[in-house]
Amino acid sequence: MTDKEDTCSPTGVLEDFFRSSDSETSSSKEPHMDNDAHKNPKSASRWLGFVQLFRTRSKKPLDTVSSSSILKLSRRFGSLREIIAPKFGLDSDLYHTNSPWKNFSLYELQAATNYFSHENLIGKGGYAEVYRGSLPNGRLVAIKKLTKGTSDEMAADFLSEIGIMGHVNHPNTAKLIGYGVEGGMHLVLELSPQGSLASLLYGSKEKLKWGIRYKIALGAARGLLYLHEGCQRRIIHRDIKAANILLTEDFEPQICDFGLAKWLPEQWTHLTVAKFEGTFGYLAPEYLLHGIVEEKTDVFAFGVLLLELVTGRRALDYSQQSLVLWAKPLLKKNDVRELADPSLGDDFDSRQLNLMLLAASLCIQRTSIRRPSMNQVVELLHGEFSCLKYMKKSRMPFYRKAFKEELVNAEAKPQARLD
Ligand SMILES: Nc1ncnc2c1ncn2[C@@H]1O[C@H](COP(=O)(O)OP(=O)(O)OP(=O)(O)O)[C@@H](O)[C@H]1O
Repeated sequence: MTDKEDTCSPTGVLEDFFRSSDSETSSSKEPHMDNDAHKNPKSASRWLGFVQLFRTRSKKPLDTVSSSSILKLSRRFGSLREIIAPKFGLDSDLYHTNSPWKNFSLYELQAATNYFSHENLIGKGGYAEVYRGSLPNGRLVAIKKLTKGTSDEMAADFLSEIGIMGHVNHPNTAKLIGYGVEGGMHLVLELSPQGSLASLLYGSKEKLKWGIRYKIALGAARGLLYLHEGCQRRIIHRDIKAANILLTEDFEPQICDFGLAKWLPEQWTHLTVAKFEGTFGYLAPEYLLHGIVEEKTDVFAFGVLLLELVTGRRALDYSQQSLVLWAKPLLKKNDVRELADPSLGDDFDSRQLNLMLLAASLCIQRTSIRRPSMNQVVELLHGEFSCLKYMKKSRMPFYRKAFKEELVNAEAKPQARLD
């Protein structure tokens, strides 16, 4: 299937959902449904109108999609939270807990960031600038201001991030606080005080300690497992990388940047996208060659992330050398000495490091069906070998040696699970 109908982007799914919701409401055959759209049938078509207008406007050049026109739309159709959150109706926690998405005025955003001053610029991605901010109540926030891309890309990014971040709720995913549409499109997120994993791995003099690297690997794996299996819809992130792993004060990782994320309908095996997006160095072969998107494309990228954590090397270095290509022969030989980040010295837990290398080797396999699911990755990182049969197929003699005892025990268990 292709994404022509766009039923896999949050925007597309929202439209689809509201369209069907509109007809359900008008037929009024389902009195038991109790979300707000049914109490207020107008809200669904209002939001549909919002999305349509947003899209129509966003086809014009960027300067004509002025934030004031978006602001007008937002005023006309109501606050995003009031419309989206009840309409999503998918995550009851989100709806019932007080996680309001505040609609920030430009003045409030300027006041929080000292007029988006350079000193407050804490990150720059391909599409956005991110500023540290402080709200009047003292709460620290990160304000992501969309700056680049065509107007279509900006609108898609904005809606995708709002749609997905408002829907996910897990300790290992970034938290949305609000948004602002005056003077540009802004997302207001909880601040991750330690910045991104990329900034710590590559931009800091102080080397990341082993225990923290392992903690990040486990937490990021849990976050990704949640996106794949723990939400009401399967979410494929599509841009897992060190720059998109934020760290809380105590180095708990949080997956961020849902601008490219897709929802995958339950019955679909995969989605084929025509437009190439993502980050070189993390792209699975089937995505590069055929545009295939599914959980295993994220698993591949996660394998690269594990290699970055172990080796301290970038997914693509300055000479464009691929970490995967560099690491593969060393992984085959289980050359731990060569693979481990030299800055760690002997200061690492070799069992944990071997587990991370084993998981990485499985994740970066060329053939997607050979890669483990994120559930299996989490198990492996914990040192559980219940997916032993799967590993046996992967012909990994050196790891079989490294984990001989565990493998013998796991083999004795009849309930070993397969992918
Ligand atoms: N909540 C946050 N707290 C602290 N820093 C953040 C936060 N959100 C983003 N950043 C910083 O800003 C950088 C860019 O953010 P983000 O990846 O969301 O932007 P982007 O333009 O969408 O990136 P990409 O090029 O990957 O699409 C991050 O790598 C991180 O360093």
